[in-house]
Amino acid sequence: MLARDKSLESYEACRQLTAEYSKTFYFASLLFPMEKRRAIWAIYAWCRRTDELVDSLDFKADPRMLDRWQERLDKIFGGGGEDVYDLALADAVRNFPLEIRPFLDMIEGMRMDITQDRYESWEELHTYCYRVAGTVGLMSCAVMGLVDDCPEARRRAVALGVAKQMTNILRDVGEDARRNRIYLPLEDLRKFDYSEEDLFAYVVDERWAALMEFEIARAEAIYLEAEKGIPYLIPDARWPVWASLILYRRILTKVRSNGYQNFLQRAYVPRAEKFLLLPVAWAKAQT
Ligand SMILES: CC(C)=CCC/C(C)=C/CC/C(C)=C/CC/C(C)=C/[C@@H]1[C@@H](COP(=O)(O)OP(=O)(O)O)[C@]1(C)CC/C=C(\C)CC/C=C(\C)CCC=C(C)C
Ligand SMILES: Nc1ncnc2c1ncn2[C@@H]1O[C@H](COP(=O)(O)OP(=O)(O)OP(=O)(O)O)[C@@H](O)[C@H]1O
Ligand SMILES: [Mn+2]
Repeated sequence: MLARDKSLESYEACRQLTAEYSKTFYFASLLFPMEKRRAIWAIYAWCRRTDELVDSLDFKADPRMLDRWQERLDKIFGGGGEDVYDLALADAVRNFPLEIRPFLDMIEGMRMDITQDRYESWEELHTYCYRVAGTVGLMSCAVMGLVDDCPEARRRAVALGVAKQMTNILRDVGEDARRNRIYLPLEDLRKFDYSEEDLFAYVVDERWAALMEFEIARAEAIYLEAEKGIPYLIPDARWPVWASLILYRRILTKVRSNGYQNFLQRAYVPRAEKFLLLPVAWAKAQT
């Protein structure tokens, strides 16, 4: 155990980082009991910083940064760390059965982001989604706790991450295009006779609408797979996970109601609507 003061200070830094970067996750984290809540902030801080490592450097990203980050991760799992965020995660690793594999896989996902700006198939995109987001599902399970830690529960936890990442991709097509990135599988673009040039010209027409509906349906189906995993979670985790699922899935509805104008407009769920959805999540968690 870390000296108590040091540990509190480390978790406080993670709490602040989570609150600053993500309203939805911060909000959902508050529905957990304190020990789990703090571990989630520590994981969030590590994931966010991993993501920033490639996002901020963009094309000029140096893969050696990730090698260095990976060595640092080994230190964390060895009980140490280089700053307060590392130390908080090291403490969470001591308190919960976190495995290093998902963390390594996420770093691998960030490596993909450096080397790749197009995805040919859904299979390829799925690998990316597992690495950058499905892994968060596995990390979360270790903290939240499963009543039955079976392969099906883990598969469904991964599914929730993948569905959220797909949602993120559909919300951020414009932002990604401006960084010369297309996450939508090129095989799907062809299926709807929509070209890369169309995408860079922000063409919103019936082909784009059909492509969006196809991907929204794919994400919705994965959310349904994920829902069936929630009963495997220890009861106190069900409400927050339902809440995060419902709130994030709602973004898909917004993409649609914005008339698929996701190139220059960011689909989001207004705060009041988030609150209204909380009791819905609570009710779901009771059944
Ligand atoms: C309360 C709760 C659900 C906690 C998990 C919070 C946590 C540790 C999140 C880490 C998120 C993160 C920073 C990941 C780095 C890569 C990344 C950016 C992934 C995307 C997240 C969306 O973030 P955001 O909208 O803020 O993105 P912008 O930067 O604003 O564009 C992702 C879409 C992935 C998120 C994936 C999850 C939270 C996994 C969910 C799965 C579970 C909680 C498992 C539940 C268990 C069962 C059995 C169903
Ligand atoms: N302090 C910050 N510095 C840089 N980027 C930030 C900061 N805070 C938030 N962002 C980014 O600004 C964008 C705007 O936030 P967004 O609309 O996604 O809301 P959010 O707080 O992330 O809520 P949600 O969790 O629902 O996505 C996000 O991409 C987020 O990562
Ligand atoms: Mn966000």
